[in-house]
Amino acid sequence: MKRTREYFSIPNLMGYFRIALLPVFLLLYYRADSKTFYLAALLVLAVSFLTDFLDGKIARKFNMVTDFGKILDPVADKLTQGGIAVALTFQYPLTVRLLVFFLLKELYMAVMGLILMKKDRKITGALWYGKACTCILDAGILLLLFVPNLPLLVSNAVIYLLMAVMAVTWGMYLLFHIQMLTTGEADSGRTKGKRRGLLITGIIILAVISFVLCAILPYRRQPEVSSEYMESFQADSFYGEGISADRAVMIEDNGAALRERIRLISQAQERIILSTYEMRSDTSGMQIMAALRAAALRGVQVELLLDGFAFWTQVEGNPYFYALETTDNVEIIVYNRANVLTPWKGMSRMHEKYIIADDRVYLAGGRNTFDFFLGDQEGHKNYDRDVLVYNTGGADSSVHDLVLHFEETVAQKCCSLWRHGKLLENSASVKRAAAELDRLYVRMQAENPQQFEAIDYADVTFPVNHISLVSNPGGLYPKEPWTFWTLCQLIKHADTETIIHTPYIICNDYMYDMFTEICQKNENVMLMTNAPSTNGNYFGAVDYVLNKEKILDTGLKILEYSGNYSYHGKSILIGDRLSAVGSFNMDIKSAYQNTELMVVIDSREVNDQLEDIFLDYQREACPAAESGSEVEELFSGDVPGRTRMVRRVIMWLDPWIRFLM
Ligand SMILES: O=P(O)(O)OC[C@H](O)CO
Repeated sequence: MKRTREYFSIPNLMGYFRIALLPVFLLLYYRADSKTFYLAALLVLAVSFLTDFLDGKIARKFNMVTDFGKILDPVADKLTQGGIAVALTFQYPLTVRLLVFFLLKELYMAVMGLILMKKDRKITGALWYGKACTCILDAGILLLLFVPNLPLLVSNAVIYLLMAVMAVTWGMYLLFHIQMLTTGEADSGRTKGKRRGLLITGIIILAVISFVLCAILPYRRQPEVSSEYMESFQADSFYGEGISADRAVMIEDNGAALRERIRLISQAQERIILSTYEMRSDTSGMQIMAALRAAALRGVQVELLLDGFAFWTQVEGNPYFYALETTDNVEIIVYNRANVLTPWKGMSRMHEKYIIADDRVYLAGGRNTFDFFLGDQEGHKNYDRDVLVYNTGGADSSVHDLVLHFEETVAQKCCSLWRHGKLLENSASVKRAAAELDRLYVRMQAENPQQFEAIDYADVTFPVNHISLVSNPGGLYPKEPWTFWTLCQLIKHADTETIIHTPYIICNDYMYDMFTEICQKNENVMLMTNAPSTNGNYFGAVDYVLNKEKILDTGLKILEYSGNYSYHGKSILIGDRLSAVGSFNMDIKSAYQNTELMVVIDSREVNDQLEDIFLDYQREACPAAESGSEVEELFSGDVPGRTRMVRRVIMWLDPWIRFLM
C-alpha cells in the first residue's frame, strides 16, 4: 500500500507527466515547418522544465521524498536530454554523432556507477568537470534548439565543441574512476584542480600557436616558374587558323547565369560535372541542387567537386547536401578537406568554377554557386562573368580538355569522396531535405518552364578559332605560378592594347616586376579593380590601399570601379583576338596557392562582346589617383563600426600575412 502511494505521490506524478510530454514535444518539433508548431514544441519543453523545477521543491517542502522518486527524477532528466538530442537531429544531421557520443558516455557512467557501488566506493566532494560539462551541454543544446537556422559554421562549431567537452570530461572521469578503483578514494581538491587547469591552459595556448605557425609558414616562400615550363610555352598555340569545333558567348547577367545552369543540367543525358569553390543552400544553390538531384534520379552521372574549406563551412552538417549525396548516381568529391590535425595543408584551395554537361557544353568563369552570383536575388549581388562554350561536334573541342582537367584534378591524393555513415543518411532532416528538393524542382518547372527547354546553342554563340585552358600545377603547398606567368606572356607577346579586370590585386615582388616588364614593352595595359569602398573582400580593399603606390609604379594604368555592386569578374582582353575568362584573381593566392582555371578564347566576335562589356563597367570607374585619402575613407564615419574594426585588424595583419590574403 505504502509502495502504491509512493508511486502516485504528486512529485512522482509530475515525473510521469514529464516523460509523457516527451513524445508530444518530439512530434511537434518534427512537424515544425511553421512558427506555430515550433513555438508549441518549445512551450511543451518549457512546461517540462518547469515541472522538473517544481517536483523537487514540492517533494522536499511536503516531505514527499521517496526512494522511487530519487530514481524517477534522473531517469526523466536523461530521457528529456536524450529526447532533445533526437529532436536536434531533425534539424542538424551532425547531432546524430553528438547523440551517439552522449549515449556511449552515459552508458559508461552507468556501468562505472554500478561497479563502484558494488565495491562500496563512495565519491566525496563535487566533480566540478561533470557539472561544467552538463552546463555547457545544456547551454549548447538550448542554443541549437531555440535559435533556429543558425549559420552552419556556428551550428557545426557548437556541435564539435560539445563533443570535445564531452570527450575531455569523459577522460577526466576515466582517470577519476581508475584512482577510485585502485586506491579506494580520489582527490577532487581545489589546489590540484587549479594546477591541472593551468597546465591545460598552457597546453591549449601552445597548441594554438603551433597550429597558426604550421598553417602559415609553408606558404611564406613562393616558387619560380621552372625553365621546363617556360620552354613549353608557345604563344602561337593560343591562336587558331580557321574555325574550331567550339562556339562561345559571355554570360554576364546573374539571372541568365542561373537559367543557363538549370538548362544545361536539365538537358544533360549522361554526365554532369560541377566544380565550384563555394556552394550554399540558399535560393540559387537549392535550385542547382534540386536540378542535379533530378538529373541523377533520371540516370545522369553527377560529379560535384567542392573545395575543402567551403565544404566545412557550407556542406558538412547541411541536410540538403546529404540529401543530394545520398541520391543514386551522385558523387561529391572534396578537395583538400580542412583538417585541424594537418594545418600545413590548409591554405591550398580549389578555386575553379565550371560546369560541364556531357561532352557538349560547359560554363566556366568566376561565379561561385550561391545567390551573390546566380539569379536575381534581392539584396545579394556581385557582378561576374562566365563563358558558355558549345561543342558543335568536333574532336578538337576544349570540352574534352576540360573533362580531362577535371579527371586529373580529382585523381590527386588531396581529393576524397565524401562518405558518411548510414545513421546520417537515414536521419529525418536528410529525408525531409530530399523531399523538399524534389518539391522545389516541380515548382521550378511550373514557374519557369523556359529554362528547361532545349535551345540551339549555335544560335546564341559566336564562332571561335581556338580555345586553350590555362591552369596551375596540381598538388598542395605553394605552386609554380603557371597561370599568372602564362597570362603575362600572352600579354607581352601580343604587344597590343590589353585590359585586365580583377576584383582584387595583391602582388608579391615577382608579380610587380612582371607587370613592370610588361608595361615597359607595352604602354597600353590597363587594369580595372574595385575601388576600396566597392570591394566586397576586406583583404583586397585594405591591401590595395596600402600598396597602391607600388602598383602604380609598375606602369599599369589603374581604373577603380565604383558601381552599385562589388565587381567579381576575372577576365583579360588581349588585343582584338584573345579573351581570357575564369577564376584567376591577380593575387598571390591565385598565383601560387589555389587551383585556377582560365579559358583563353581566340575569337574576334567574343573579343568584341567582351570589349563592349568591359566598356560598360569602365564607365563607372575612375583612374586611380597617385596618392589619395583612401586609408581615411576606409575608416570614415559612413562605414559601419564592425567593418571598420575588421579593416583595422586586417591593416595590422596585412604586412605579415598578405601572401595568404
Ligand atoms: O572571391 P573569390 O571566389 O575569387 O575567392 C577569393 C578567395 O580568396 C580564394 O582565393
